[in-house]
Amino acid sequence: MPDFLPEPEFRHDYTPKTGVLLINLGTPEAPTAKALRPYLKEFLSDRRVVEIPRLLWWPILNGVILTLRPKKSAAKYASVWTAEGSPLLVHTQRQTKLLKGWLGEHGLQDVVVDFAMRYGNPSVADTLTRMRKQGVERLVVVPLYPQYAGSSSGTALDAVFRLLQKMRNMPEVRTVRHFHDDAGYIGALAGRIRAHWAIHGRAQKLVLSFHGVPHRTLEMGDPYHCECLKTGRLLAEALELSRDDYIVTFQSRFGRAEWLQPYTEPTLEKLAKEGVHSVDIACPGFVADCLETLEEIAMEGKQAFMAAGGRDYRYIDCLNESADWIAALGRITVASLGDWTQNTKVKPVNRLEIAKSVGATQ
Ligand SMILES: C=CC1=C(C)c2cc3[nH]c(cc4nc(cc5[nH]c(cc1n2)c(C)c5CCC(=O)O)C(CCC(=O)O)=C4C)c(C)c3C=C
Ligand SMILES: [Fe+2]
Ligand SMILES: [Fe+2]
Repeated sequence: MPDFLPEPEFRHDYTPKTGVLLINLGTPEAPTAKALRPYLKEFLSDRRVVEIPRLLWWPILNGVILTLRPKKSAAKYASVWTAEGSPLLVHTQRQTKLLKGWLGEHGLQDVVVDFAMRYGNPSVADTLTRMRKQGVERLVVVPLYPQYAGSSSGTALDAVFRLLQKMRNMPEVRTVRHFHDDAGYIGALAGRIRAHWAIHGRAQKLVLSFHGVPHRTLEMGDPYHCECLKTGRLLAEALELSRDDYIVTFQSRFGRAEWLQPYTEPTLEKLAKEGVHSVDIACPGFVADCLETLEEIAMEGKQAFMAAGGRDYRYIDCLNESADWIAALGRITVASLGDWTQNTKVKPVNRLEIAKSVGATQ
């Protein structure tokens, strides 16, 4: 077998293109245990996600987790699944289309925009191969995670680099590491929350719930915790909140090890018990609604808060297709495109022709 992938047919007469590749986490093909199993297997076999020695982890994953979790998780997915499919996939498809439109409106109609999922489909390999066939030779990769974590953005970039290692003719690549403090992103979040307040009024407390990661990763140098807190602070400043008006929490704990604290659900229960009767809750770390926001926060979180004596629990949608967010994503992308925006239409120099015309030998 050759060491490298076959290259698209080389032509002298085409204009190399610039591409933008959005990457999100991925989702099962269907809300069934059968579809959950391969998705969870791929996800939880990723060494960036579970940092336990393989010899210990393999029997736990294949023996316990992949026997019990697919059924349990499938029921949760079924509760949020839409006629068009998984919310995460649907929102990511729409965001891709809207970003393409936004770039087109800003003079960048030649830029190829596509998306991939880190786990499941469409895979990074499939999308990137298609983009190369379309002539993409300069690539901006945007993991759709505002805060960098090795277990989200890091592994998304791994998937791109893994494919590049197999390419004979590598494209030029730029990556967006994070955008947790980007003014457009913070402004879009603040606008979302203000619009919610304008309709529903303001609750006693604003809870900002981020996906958790193992606490150990913070000690080992992952910047995620710090970036979540900074997003929270900047958002609070934009909303002119005092320190008591909001709280940052962490959700989706997986396994028994300690994860980043305070945990979302116990915090909601504590707040209710302390007499906080109403909360607004948003998930700024997710740019698209998904299982973790729609089921864990909007449904399970509400149940926990109400059962502990809370009265009014209001979930605020993720940025999804909001115009301010698409504009922010557009600007983040353009910043990374940099000087590539200036010559997307310029024909490549045909080195072979030049060499012949000056009589150089090959
Ligand atoms: C926002 C960034 C995310 C980080 C960081 C992250 C870390 C992380 N996740 C798990 C385990 C699971 N996460 C699951 C779902 C899920 N996770 C994210 C995002 C981050 N994860 C999203 C957007 C989703 C939803 C996907 C969807 O289809 O809607 C799941 C699967 C569902 C389930 O069975 O609970 C698992 C498992 C770990 C272990 C981890 C960091 C170490
Ligand atoms: Fe996760
Ligand atoms: Fe969850």
